[in-house]
Amino acid sequence: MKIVGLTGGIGSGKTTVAKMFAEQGVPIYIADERAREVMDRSDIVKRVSELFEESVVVEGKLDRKKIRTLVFADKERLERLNQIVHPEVKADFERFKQEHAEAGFVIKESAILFEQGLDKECDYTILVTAPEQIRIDRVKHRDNVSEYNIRQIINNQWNDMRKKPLSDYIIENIDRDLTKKQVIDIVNDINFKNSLI
Ligand SMILES: CC(C)(COP(=O)(O)OP(=O)(O)OC[C@H]1O[C@@H](n2cnc3c(N)ncnc32)[C@H](O)[C@@H]1O)[C@@H](O)C(=O)NCCC(=O)NCCS
Ligand SMILES: Nc1ncnc2c1ncn2[C@@H]1O[C@H](COP(=O)(O)OP(=O)(O)OP(=O)(O)O)[C@@H](O)[C@H]1O
Repeated sequence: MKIVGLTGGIGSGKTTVAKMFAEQGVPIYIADERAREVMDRSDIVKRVSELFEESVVVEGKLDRKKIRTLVFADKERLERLNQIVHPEVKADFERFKQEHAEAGFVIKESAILFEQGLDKECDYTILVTAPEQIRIDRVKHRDNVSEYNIRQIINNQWNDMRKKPLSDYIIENIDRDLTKKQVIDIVNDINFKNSLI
């Protein structure tokens, strides 16, 4: 089974694109969503809450909006949060791989695939792109957060210029129909490469 990493900056449309792969029958692993589940566990709630002087727990759950404003303004704190969450997500992905051992390939979607060196564990990588202002407008609309907050997150991610040379495929996600066509081409290309092995 091949592992295909799918990444892109905030609001590029990674999750939207991953779901298009799922429509083509490809198993998808969405790291953000799995990280959310991991962070609901009481042992993780406790460890994460210890990173902050102020309370970040509401009714036994982590207050994600509050943590979001705290960590993206403080690289050291973000790194410590990453150190708690990422090993758990890694273990969770190992289980996912075992569940889908029969698949020709699976998609692993992560916002920070290259930043965390996870591309080294992938057979191919796909980068999803869109102009920055479009990405910001999408996220403002989706999450109801300020442009300032979104720009803080962008500052904690690599820019596309750095990611493009490392990517095997690049999907420009502006028009949904054109994006879907690119997804189908990539599925065919990877299946073809797999058939040669
Ligand atoms: C800070 C948190 C609580 C904010 O949660 P919230 O539900 O508000 O937002 P969400 O998880 O959708 O993240 C918002 C955007 O930030 C970006 N982002 C998330 N984590 C990171 C990170 N560690 N580094 C850089 N960008 C990140 C993504 O583009 C994401 O879309 C959450 O992002 C988090 O716990 N991040 C650290 C763990 C992590 O790396 N998760 C993602 C991959 S495993
Ligand atoms: N081609 C498109 N046209 C219009 N809206 C889009 C398009 N692609 C995605 N969107 C919308 O933009 C928003 C962001 O998309 P999505 O959540 O897939 O991005 P993402 O890269 O996974 O974001 P994040 O890094 O925050 O997880 C969503 O509300 C989605 O419905």
